[in-house]
Amino acid sequence: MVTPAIRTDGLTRRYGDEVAVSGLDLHVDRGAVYGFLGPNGAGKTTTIRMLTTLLRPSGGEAYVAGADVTDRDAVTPNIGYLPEEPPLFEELTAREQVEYVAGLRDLDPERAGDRADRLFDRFGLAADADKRIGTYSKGMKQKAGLVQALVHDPEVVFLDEPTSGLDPRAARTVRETLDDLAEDDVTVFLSTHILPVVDELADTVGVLFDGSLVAEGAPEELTQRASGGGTLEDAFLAVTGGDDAAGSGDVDATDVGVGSDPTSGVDSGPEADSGPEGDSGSEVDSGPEADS
Ligand SMILES: Nc1ncnc2c1ncn2[C@@H]1O[C@H](COP(=O)(O)OP(=O)(O)OP(=O)(O)O)[C@@H](O)[C@H]1O
Repeated sequence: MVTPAIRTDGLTRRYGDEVAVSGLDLHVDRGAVYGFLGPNGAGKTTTIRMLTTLLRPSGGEAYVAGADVTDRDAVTPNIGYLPEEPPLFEELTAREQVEYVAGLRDLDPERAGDRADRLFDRFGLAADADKRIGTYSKGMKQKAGLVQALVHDPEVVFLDEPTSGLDPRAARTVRETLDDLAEDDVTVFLSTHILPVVDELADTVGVLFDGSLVAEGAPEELTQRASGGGTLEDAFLAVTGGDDAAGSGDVDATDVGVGSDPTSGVDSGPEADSGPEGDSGSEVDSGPEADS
């Protein structure tokens, strides 16, 4: 059996008494684009931070590219992560930044340099790659962050709002790149509020609400089941409690849910209480990808 790119089993994260992610069961095939949706505060970033080893789960299990997320050294060589705010040193040029990250990852400098050049070209950043990041626009920083996330040719990439701040042409380049990555069997885990991007790219969409997965399926399946053929936005609103924009076939969230009771499993993790945030040992060492 082929190992899935991402598998979680009852993955749970608490911040003190608050359950941010609750008994999450995910299965993402290799080479798939998984669109991870949910309203503000649903637990998307918390999930991604657990999957990228930056935050220790309070309960349950998670494996990324076959490695346990509690084993940071086994996971990080195989993943790339573009957080909402890419961790970049403003005083470096994009090329220096990528060289720095390639060095931390122990990559062969020449190969990493070639790959970075191709990525700079691809994202239209080649002419500015030797300018200081401090002079970049938000979109240029986003592109530099993407190059940094992809320079080691990862098996699984996690992207939090990758097209935010990009002009339409750059956003299209990013969408095309994600498509190309999936063609190359790279798995893309994409969190965004821009639903047309998910609709266009994702093979599977998962909708997180209040820490639980309340719907999952192909975009067209979700829209069909939730809104009788409306838009993904209609489906999203239907399963996350909004009803004003849901289409004529508006249905209860359970009709498109992942189980008979999508809010069950509030406490499925083995740990009773992970303690308050900031507890020593609660946060995993953030390493080069977390903060600049
Ligand atoms: N460091 C923290 N300490 C305490 N609570 C936190 C912390 N980080 C997140 N939370 C809480 O966990 C819940 C999930 O937050 P998270 O950032 O994962 O949501 P999100 O789906 O990524 O939201 P958004 O779409 O707004 O980025 C929220 O209630 C948030 O307040």
